Amino acid sequence: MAQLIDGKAVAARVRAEVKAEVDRLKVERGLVPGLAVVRVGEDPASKTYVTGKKKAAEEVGFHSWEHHRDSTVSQDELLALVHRLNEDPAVHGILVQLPLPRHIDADVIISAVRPEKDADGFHPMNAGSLLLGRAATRPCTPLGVMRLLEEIGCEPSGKRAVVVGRSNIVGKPMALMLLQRNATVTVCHSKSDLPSEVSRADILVVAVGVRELVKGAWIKPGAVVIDVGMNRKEEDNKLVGDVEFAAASERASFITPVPGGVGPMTIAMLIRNTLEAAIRSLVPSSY
Ligand SMILES: Nc1nc(=O)c2c([nH]1)NC[C@@H]1CN(c3ccc(C(=O)N[C@@H](CCC(=O)O)C(=O)O)cc3)C=[N+]21
Repeated sequence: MAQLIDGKAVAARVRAEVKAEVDRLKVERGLVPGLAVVRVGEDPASKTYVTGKKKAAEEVGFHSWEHHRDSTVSQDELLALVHRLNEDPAVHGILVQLPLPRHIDADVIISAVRPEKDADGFHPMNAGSLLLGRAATRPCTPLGVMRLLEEIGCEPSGKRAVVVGRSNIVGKPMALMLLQRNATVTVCHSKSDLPSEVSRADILVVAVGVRELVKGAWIKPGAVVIDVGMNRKEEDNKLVGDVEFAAASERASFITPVPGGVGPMTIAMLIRNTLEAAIRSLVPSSY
């Protein structure tokens, strides 16, 4: 039976590390990190996530602000808000909660966030820096996955890593981070022969958003399985991942549960990214 990877516990530890640094920054530099979250419309899931992010920010001693706009807000109004947050010295991290309404071009909004304040690591400058192997703010979810691998003593170097999903926010940056750590990386998508690719994975990361897409029988015995999927079951409103959890647990060496795996790590890494942005703001030339 696979060992469970307790993302909730690791995330709590990451937040505690951040809190200790925040306390020190306050005393030594008089600096309080600030996170501004922008939310548009009334998507209930977004509301829950944003509440979780604000709660985590406050718990570690950040200033945090939620800027909520009606779903009818214009792109220009949203841009003006982002520009104002860019200029606000108390704001070190900016997060624009996705998805945005259809009449707003998310790429334009994300590109408007100053790269130094891009807490999500979604700005093209940060994405490009990651690609080039330079210092960058990296996307929170894959960053959280790398931390979970570290926690279980899983060294990617020389291993076959298979990433299922090629989104800009999880799959692609995940593949780049594993590559940076010298894994042999395969990226799968809807045209891939999934059973055969998955069966070769020593490290498997699945981020598609299709309930139980990856069957337990495909998993290589001893593999480390990271399930980024979060699918709400209509029957009972419970969360399930992209991996057939029970069957995969019989073959994997380690596996993340859903919930309680990657999700809490995403928020913890957002908090980390904001702390790092605040520290960088003390040395303007450091970015
Ligand atoms: N600009 C932007 N940045 C994001 O990081 C971002 C976003 N937009 N839009 C939506 C997604 C989703 N996301 C989650 C974060 C934490 C949990 C999380 O903590 N999940 C808990 C369970 C939550 C529950 O029970 O509903 C868990 O997996 O244990 C889930 C989802 C961040 N996102």
